Amino acid sequence: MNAHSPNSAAPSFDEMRKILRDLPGPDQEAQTKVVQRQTELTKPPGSLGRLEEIAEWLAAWQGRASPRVERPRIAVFAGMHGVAARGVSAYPPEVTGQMVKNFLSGGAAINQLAGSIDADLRIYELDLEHPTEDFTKGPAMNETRTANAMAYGMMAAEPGIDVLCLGEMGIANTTTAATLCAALFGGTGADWAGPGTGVQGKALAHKITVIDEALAHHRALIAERDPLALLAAVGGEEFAAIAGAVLAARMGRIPVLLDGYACTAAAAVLHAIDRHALDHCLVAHRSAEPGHTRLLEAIGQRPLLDFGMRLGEASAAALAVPLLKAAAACHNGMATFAQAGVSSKNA
Ligand SMILES: Cc1cc2ncn([C@H]3O[C@H](COP(=O)(O)O)[C@@H](O)[C@H]3O)c2cc1C
Ligand SMILES: O=C(O)c1cccnc1
Repeated sequence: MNAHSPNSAAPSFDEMRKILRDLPGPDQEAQTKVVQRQTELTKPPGSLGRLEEIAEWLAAWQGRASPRVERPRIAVFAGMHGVAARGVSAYPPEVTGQMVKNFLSGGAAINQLAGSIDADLRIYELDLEHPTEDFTKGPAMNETRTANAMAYGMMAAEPGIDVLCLGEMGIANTTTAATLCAALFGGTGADWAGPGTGVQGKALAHKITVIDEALAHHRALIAERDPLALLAAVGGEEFAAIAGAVLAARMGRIPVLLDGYACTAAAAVLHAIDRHALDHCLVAHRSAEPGHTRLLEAIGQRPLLDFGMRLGEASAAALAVPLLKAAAACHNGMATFAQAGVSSKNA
C-alpha cells in the first residue's frame, strides 16, 4: 500500500484533468456491426429490449463486435472517514476494518455474490489506519492524498478483464456521498441524505445537520465548481479510488458496472467534469437509499435492477453481471434468419 507515500508518482489533478480532456470514445465500427447483426438474428427487431442495448454498449466500449463477459472483476475499495466520528452511521467506524477481514475470510454478501458468478473478487484497502479528516471542519484530504488514492484505484482496471464491477466499504460513506452530491449538483443535506445503514428520526436529523455544516464550511470552494477539488474536500479515499478505477477502465476499454449510492457518487465526480465520462459505465441498480434516485437523474443513468438493496460492497454490481452475460450470449450465439431457415418479416 505504498500508493499513499508522498513520494509515489501519482498523477496530479492537472494530469488527471488532461486525461479527462482526451478520453477515448466508443468503437463505432464494433457498434455498427452489432446493430446490423441484431437485425439478422431470429427474433422480431428490438424484441430483446434492453439486452440489445447492453450488447451494443458492451461492444462499443470493449472495442469488439462480439462482446465478451467471461472475466468479470469485482473491486471493493475500503476507506475510513473522519466524519464517522460525528455519529452519522448506525454502526461504529471499526466495522469497516472488521468487514474487510470478513471479505478476506469469505463471510460477506459480496463473497457469495462473487462466487455465484465466478468473478475475481479483489479487496483494495485504502489507509485504514488513518481516517480522512472530518470534512465539517476542513478538507477531508489534500490533493496528494486524493490523487494517490485515485492512482491506487486505477490499478483495479487490469488488462484482460471484460467487465469491472465497482463497490465500496466505509462506515459513514452515505454521509460522504450525500455531501459530495450536494456539492456537485446543488441542494441541501435533506435533499441527499437517507438512512444508510439504518439511521432514523433524530439520528437522521443529526446526519442532515452534519452534511449542512460541511456544505456551509466549504461554501466558497463549492462555488468554484471544481469537481476534483470537491472530491478532495468532501469525498473520501475509496471515492477517489473508484473515480480512478472508472477512468482507468475507460482507457483500458473495460466496461464498468457501478454499484449503489456511494459508488455512483464517486463516479459522478467525473460526470461533473465531462458529461460523457461515464458513457462506458452502467449503474447496476437503484439503491433503496433515496439520494441515489436523485443522483441517477442528475447523471442521466437508468439503473438495471431495482431490488430494494442498500448494502454497497459492489453487491448489486455483481448481481447484474448475469444480465450482461445473457446479452452477450444472445448476441453471439443466436442463429440468423438465413442460418436457421426462418422466414423473415412480411414485406
Ligand atoms: C455490517 C455492515 C456491512 C456492510 N457492507 C456494506 N456496508 C455499507 O454501509 C456503509 C454505509 O452506510 P453508513 O453511511 O450508514 O455508514 C458502508 O460501509 C457501505 O458499504 C455495510 C455496513 C455494515 C454495518
Ligand atoms: O447504496 C449504497 O451504496 C449504500 C446504501 C446504504 C448503505 N451503504 C451503501
